[in-house]
Amino acid sequence: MQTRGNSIAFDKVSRIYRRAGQPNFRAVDNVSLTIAAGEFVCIVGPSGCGKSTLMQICAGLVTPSDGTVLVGSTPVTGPGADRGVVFQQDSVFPWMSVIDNVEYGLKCRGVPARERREIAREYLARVGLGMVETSWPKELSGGMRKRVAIAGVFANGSGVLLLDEPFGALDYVTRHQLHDVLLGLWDDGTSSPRTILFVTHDVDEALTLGDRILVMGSGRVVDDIAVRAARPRTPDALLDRDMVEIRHTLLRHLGLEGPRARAPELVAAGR
Ligand SMILES: Nc1ncnc2c1ncn2[C@@H]1O[C@H](COP(=O)(O)OP(=O)(O)OP(=O)(O)O)[C@@H](O)[C@H]1O
Repeated sequence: MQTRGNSIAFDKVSRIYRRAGQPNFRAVDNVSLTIAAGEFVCIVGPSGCGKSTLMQICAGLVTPSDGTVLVGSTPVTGPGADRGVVFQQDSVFPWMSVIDNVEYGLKCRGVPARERREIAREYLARVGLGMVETSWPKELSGGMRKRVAIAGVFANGSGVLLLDEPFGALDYVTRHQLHDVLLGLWDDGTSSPRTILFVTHDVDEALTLGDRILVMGSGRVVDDIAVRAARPRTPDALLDRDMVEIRHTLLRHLGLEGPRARAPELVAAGR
């Protein structure tokens, strides 16, 4: 199935939460941002800075207090098949077999049984799970369940994929394997890539995956960094001078480098 990515445009988007007895809180604060069709954009930032809220606004799961989001030329007014979502928690239905999970979105859109089975099989094969299509999710490892979820969102043909820390709970090796799976599906050389927004806490994951890394802080986008390194980006590629510089910039934004990250006795001594 050929699916093209869609652009995303956030225009002055805010989300205010009212909390009893406290001032209103701006989880997302006046964000304006354009993401080109087919871009792979990672979002990093400290815990609580608004990353998930921004993603959920784009997914149509949270309504903005102000502003608008366009996917292509269509305003976001709620969830839709044009946007596929995978979160950190298991994004599969435990009561459905693996292949039924992958077919689910297609079934909801009324794709005929034979066609959707063919598409689901294709994507299961592409994520390396062709042999377990009749298994139940509980029979799979966490990494395999993630593959099922990813096969499902790609099979459903969404032009925009919103992935919120999808690999956060996985071990190092599985995470790297899934990077390859995801990048292979994203840019398979047969059609223009889908657009991906990917939230991560892992700076190296952002450097490995993104064309562009957005840094959020206190509800705003505080930096927007292009990553021009060629793909595939092996661990060695991350040692390249430009990549090391970007990593330093990201770590500084996260408060892990600079005065705050130094040992207090060194800071006190002015070193
Ligand atoms: N429904 C809600 N009601 C009140 N406050 C909320 C609600 N949802 C989120 N918030 C607050 O908005 C802020 C941003 O939350 P969000 O989940 O977007 O952050 P995040 O950057 O994704 O954090 P993390 O990296 O820890 O997942 C947090 O301070 C959170 O407590």
